[in-house]
Amino acid sequence: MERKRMRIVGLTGGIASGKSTVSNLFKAHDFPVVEADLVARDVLKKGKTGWKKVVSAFGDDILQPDGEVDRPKLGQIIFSNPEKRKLLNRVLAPYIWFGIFWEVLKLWMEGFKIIVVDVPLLFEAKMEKWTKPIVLVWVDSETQLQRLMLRDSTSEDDAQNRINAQMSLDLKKTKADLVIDNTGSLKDLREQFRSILVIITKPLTWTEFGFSRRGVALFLLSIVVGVLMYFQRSLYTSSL
Ligand SMILES: CC(C)(COP(=O)(O)OP(=O)(O)OC[C@H]1O[C@@H](n2cnc3c(N)ncnc32)[C@H](O)[C@@H]1O)[C@@H](O)C(=O)NCCC(=O)NCCS
Ligand SMILES: Nc1ncnc2c1ncn2[C@@H]1O[C@H](COP(=O)(O)OP(=O)(O)OP(=O)(O)O)[C@@H](O)[C@H]1O
Repeated sequence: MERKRMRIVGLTGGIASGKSTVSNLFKAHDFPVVEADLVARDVLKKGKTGWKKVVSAFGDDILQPDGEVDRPKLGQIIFSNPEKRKLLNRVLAPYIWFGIFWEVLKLWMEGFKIIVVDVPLLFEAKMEKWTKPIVLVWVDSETQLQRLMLRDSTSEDDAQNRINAQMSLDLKKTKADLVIDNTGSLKDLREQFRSILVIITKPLTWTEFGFSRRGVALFLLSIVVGVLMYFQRSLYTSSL
C-alpha cells in the first residue's frame, strides 16, 4: 500500500469512456478512490438536503412512489434540456463538491498519501485546480457511442444526447496532464495504466509534501519549537 505521499489524482473522461474501468484498476492496486457519481447518488437520497432542493426545483413528478428520485426520469429531463441540466448542476454542485471534499479529508486523516478522485465533470465543474496530475480516459467518439448504447441499452439519439451534454473529449485532452487512450482492448488499457502508475507514484514535490499529513505535522512542530526557543531565549537574556 502506498502511504508515503499526499497527491490528489484527478481521474476524468466522458460518459462511457472507461473511467470506472480505470478506477477499478486503481482499487485493485490498493489506491483509495473517491467516486463523484457515488457522492452524487448519496446527495440525492430521499430526505437529504440535495434531494429536498431538487424536489423543490423539479417538482414531485420526478419521484417514485417510495419517495426516492426516479433517476431514469430525471436523466431523460436533464439530458434532453440544457437549461434543466444547468439547473440540476447548480442545485447539486455545492453538495457534491462538499461530499468529495469530505471523503478526501477522511482518507487524508487515515494517512493515505495518494488519493484518486473520479469526477466525470472535473473540467465542467471547474474542479481541476484541486487535482494534480489529471488523468483523462479518452476514447474515439464512435467507440464511445457504441459502448454507451451497449452498456445502457439506449437508443443512438439518447446516447448522443448524453455525450453532447459534456465537454468534448478532444477538448478535455488539451487540458489533461496524462491521457489513456481506451479505444483499444482491455489488455491495451492495462498496459497504459501501468505507465500511468509509474508517473503517479513518483516522489512528492515540495508543495505536495507540504500538504501531506507529515508535512502539516512538521510545519506545526517547527512553529511550536520556534515559539519555545523564542521564550527560552527571552528568559535567558532577562536573567542576565
Ligand atoms: C441525472 C441523474 C439522476 C441520472 O442518473 P443515472 O443513474 O441515469 O446516471 P449516473 O448518475 O450513473 O451518471 C452516469 C454518467 O452520466 C454523466 N452525467 C451525470 N450527470 C451529468 C450532468 N449533470 N451533466 C453531464 N453529464 C452527466 C456522467 O458521465 C456520469 O458518469 C444523475 O446522473 C445525476 O444526479 N446527475 C447530476 C449529478 C452530477 O452532476 N453527477 C456527476 C458527478 S460529477
Ligand atoms: N477497453 C475496453 N474494451 C471494451 N469495452 C470496454 C473497454 N473499456 C471499457 N469498456 C466497457 O465500456 C463501458 C463503459 O465503461 P465504464 O463504465 O468504465 O465507463 P465510465 O467512463 O465509467 O462511464 P460513466 O461516465 O457512464 O460512469 C462498460 O460497459 C465497460 O465494460
